[in-house]
Amino acid sequence: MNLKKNAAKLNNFHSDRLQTGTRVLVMTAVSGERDAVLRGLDGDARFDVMVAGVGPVMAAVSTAKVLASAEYDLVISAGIGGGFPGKAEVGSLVVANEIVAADLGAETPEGFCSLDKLGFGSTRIPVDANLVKGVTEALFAAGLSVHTGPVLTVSTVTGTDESTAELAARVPGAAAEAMEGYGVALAAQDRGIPILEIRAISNLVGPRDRAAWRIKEALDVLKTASSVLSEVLR
Ligand SMILES: O=C(O)c1cccc(C(=O)CC[C@H]2O[C@@H](n3cnc4c(=O)[nH]cnc43)[C@H](O)[C@@H]2O)c1
Repeated sequence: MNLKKNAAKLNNFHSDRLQTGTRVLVMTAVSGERDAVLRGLDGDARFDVMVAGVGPVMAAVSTAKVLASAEYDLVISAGIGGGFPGKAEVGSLVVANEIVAADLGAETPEGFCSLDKLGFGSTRIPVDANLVKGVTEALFAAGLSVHTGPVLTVSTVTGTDESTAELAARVPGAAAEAMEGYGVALAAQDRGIPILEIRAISNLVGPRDRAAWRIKEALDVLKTASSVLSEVLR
């Protein structure tokens, strides 16, 4: 299989199989996330799992560096993330159908103006719909609570109700936020490689309460999701 050529076939992940030699790159932000993914993959040699660092810039630089030295058929940005209230609960998973640099733009007296509106490029990277559908169905079949929707990439973790509401209005349907997806996706897009972003929800987006983050639970969900990915991409 070639994900680039045969994305439509991924609609039926359970019967399709990747061709021998397919390589998948998983970019995480920190070692705890990498280790959770590795536990789930259980030695699946088709996957390389890397620590990119925190934030979109580190993610883009790290991903671009890896992609310059090896060939991959799919790149996945994976880790924990914040769920938008009413869209993704703590302990659930979000599969991005769009990866959005939600704070890339300019503040104006009339409000936020995105890079797109400024005419400097695109803040939105689409994800192949068949890939999203196939992966989401497999995760659901494995008993996980899974949602799809835009996943926002932010440079500053949202910490107030006001900012949460503003982001939700800026990107209708926003399901989760994290800090790396857009950087990873931009590097993959630059090389024409399909991208996925998967976030295990450790906290709700809103007033900052780091003590309430359920990191261990989210990492356990990330591990389970990774074992499903290993199965589904077999
Ligand atoms: O302390 C630990 O053991 C630990 C283990 C794994 C991950 C962490 C992190 O702090 C990772 C930072 C990472 O988390 C993403 N994230 C999570 N929630 C949010 C959020 O509400 N808004 C934005 N980003 C979030 C983010 O991608 C960071 O890279 C700690």
